Amino acid sequence: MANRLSREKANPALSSSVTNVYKGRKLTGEVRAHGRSRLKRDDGITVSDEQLPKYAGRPGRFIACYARRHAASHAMVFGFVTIAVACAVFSSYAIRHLVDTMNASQHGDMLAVWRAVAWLAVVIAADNMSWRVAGWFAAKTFVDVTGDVRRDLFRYLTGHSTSYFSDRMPAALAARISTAGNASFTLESLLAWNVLPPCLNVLLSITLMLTVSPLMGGVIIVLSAALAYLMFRMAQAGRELHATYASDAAGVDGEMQDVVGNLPLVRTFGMLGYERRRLASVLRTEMASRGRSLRYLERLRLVHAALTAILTAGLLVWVVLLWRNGAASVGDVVMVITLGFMILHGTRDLAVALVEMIQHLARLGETLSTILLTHEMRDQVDAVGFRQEQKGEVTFNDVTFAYPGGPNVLEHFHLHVAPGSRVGLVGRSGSGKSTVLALLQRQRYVQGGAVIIDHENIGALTETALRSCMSVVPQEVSLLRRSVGDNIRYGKPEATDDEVRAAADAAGCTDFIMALPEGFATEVGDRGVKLSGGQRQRLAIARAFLRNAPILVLDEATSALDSESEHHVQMALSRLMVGRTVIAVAHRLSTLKDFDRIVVMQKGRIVEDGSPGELERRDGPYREFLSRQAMEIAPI
Ligand SMILES: Nc1ncnc2c1ncn2[C@@H]1O[C@H](COP(=O)(O)OP(=O)(O)OP(=O)(O)O)[C@@H](O)[C@H]1O
Repeated sequence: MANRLSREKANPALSSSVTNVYKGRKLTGEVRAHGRSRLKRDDGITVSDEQLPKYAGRPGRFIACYARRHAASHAMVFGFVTIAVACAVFSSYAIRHLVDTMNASQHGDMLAVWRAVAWLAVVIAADNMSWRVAGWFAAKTFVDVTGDVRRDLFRYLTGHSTSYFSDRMPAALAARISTAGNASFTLESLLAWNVLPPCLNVLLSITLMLTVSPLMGGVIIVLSAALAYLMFRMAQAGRELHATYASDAAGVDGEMQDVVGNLPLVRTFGMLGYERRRLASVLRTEMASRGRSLRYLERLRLVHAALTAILTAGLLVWVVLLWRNGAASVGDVVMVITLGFMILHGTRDLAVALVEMIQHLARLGETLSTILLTHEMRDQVDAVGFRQEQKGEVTFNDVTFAYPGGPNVLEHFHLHVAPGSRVGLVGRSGSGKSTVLALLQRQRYVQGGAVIIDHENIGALTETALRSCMSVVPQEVSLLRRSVGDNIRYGKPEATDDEVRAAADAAGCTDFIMALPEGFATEVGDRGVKLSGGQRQRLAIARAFLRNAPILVLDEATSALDSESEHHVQMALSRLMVGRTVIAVAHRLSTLKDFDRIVVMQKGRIVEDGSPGELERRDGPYREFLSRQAMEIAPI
């Protein structure tokens, strides 16, 4: 409680006297303009994180699962497509009826002829209108599915651990989510407009054909089934080619994003020409695999076209022979010719659409296999929040940890940090300081022992509880490409404008923010490029003021700054540290001089532990570090 009170005292963003801080000054509304997030509290989960991994590499089942969530509207789309196709097929029946009626009446019974005309007109109208109704429903239904897919994949992707992202290109992963959304839309559209209609066409056409000649119908059924099987097997055999193309295409996206994201570096080293040549080579590989994939499809279409042409020619000869023998009317001949073409076109369209679907399924499959890997870190099923008031007590109890495939970085590591105390971690590069901070933030799990915060093992805490108890000010501050106000508010989304302004004041940001073209509403640019390192650092401190967490983690917070910026940031940090437990890694030892304790690490072990004064007097590694740094900064 005492801690909280002192934190609040030191943190104007929290005190109820914000109005006094501003002495009644009327706020400009700049903060409000880009204001508080009024996002709906709608997580909109369609498929849970537990269910999603089982769809890795199973794109067909994945899409089917999402389509089922909109079963009624999908039924409307496919129902009206079915009606439209049925009408199209029956129009050939109606044409036969009209031809035969005209033949029979020979200008006598015009009423029967007009009735046949009316039937044909109604069937054609129903055909056209049904397509439009299906299109209307699809415009909402298929788009809804893309929304569900992208929202779930984004949620799942962002649940991966830090190490998942460090092994991959984050921007390319985001692009893959868009690819998945587009693929789901294309697949559903292909199914509705390019696969279902020819399937129905062929089936209904064969059914009508059976009415003319059961034998002819039977033969066509057998031949169509054989053709479909052949096409399917050929399409299956080309899957590898399409999958290679999908992975090469994703690789091109990744390469381009990597270079564009690092353009300043590329320019600094004069490597633009090299990168362009490198991309050209990656593109050549992708184009070659795309060419192989498409040529395979063309071969498949060629086989299909040849076979269906032979089949249709045989059909025509057969029905003409039937007519010559008096077994078929002129109308029958017309109908069989129409249906024959429908079957020909139907199976050809089907083959093309199926092959296209296979390509898109391959792209979606590639994305799902990448994103839907099982989360390495996830809340335990019985994860809890803090059961007591958070004071900020931190204990590393007998912790052992190694990076995958590496030796132990920490072995039986013990560290107790009392609530409200300030501890600085120092040591040579590679001694394990950053690893201690990573374990405290649960970026990785310990292999032995436990990290305990306020009597709770952090492994058993919910992500929300863990994040709410600490603020982190790193060396490289991350800012979103949003306004200054929005970036500060990230520490507490529900913060009022007054709280945001007060936090900015406390962090010493207000002067430079007000000098920006649009004050708090100024957009900070990609990752905050429009601000200096020191300004970004102070925004991070303002964010931490708003968060008001009992534990403050400083990871080389001032290392990259010049001495003037460091002075401003140090002042802001001093205010932020009041009443909090602080664990800081710092190379510049002067930044730790007011700390309660310094812990010196060597090869994952604590080799010295005491107040800065004590360690300075003791002949040990800390004094050695101090004298080395004193020499480094001594005037020549
Ligand atoms: N992601 C990683 N994968 C594998 N090994 C790692 C990883 N990060 C750190 N290590 C190894 O763990 C050991 C401790 O590294 P750590 O970054 O914790 O040291 P540090 O004291 O913070 O160093 P520095 O002061 O240079 O940041 C080193 O041997 C390092 O090579």
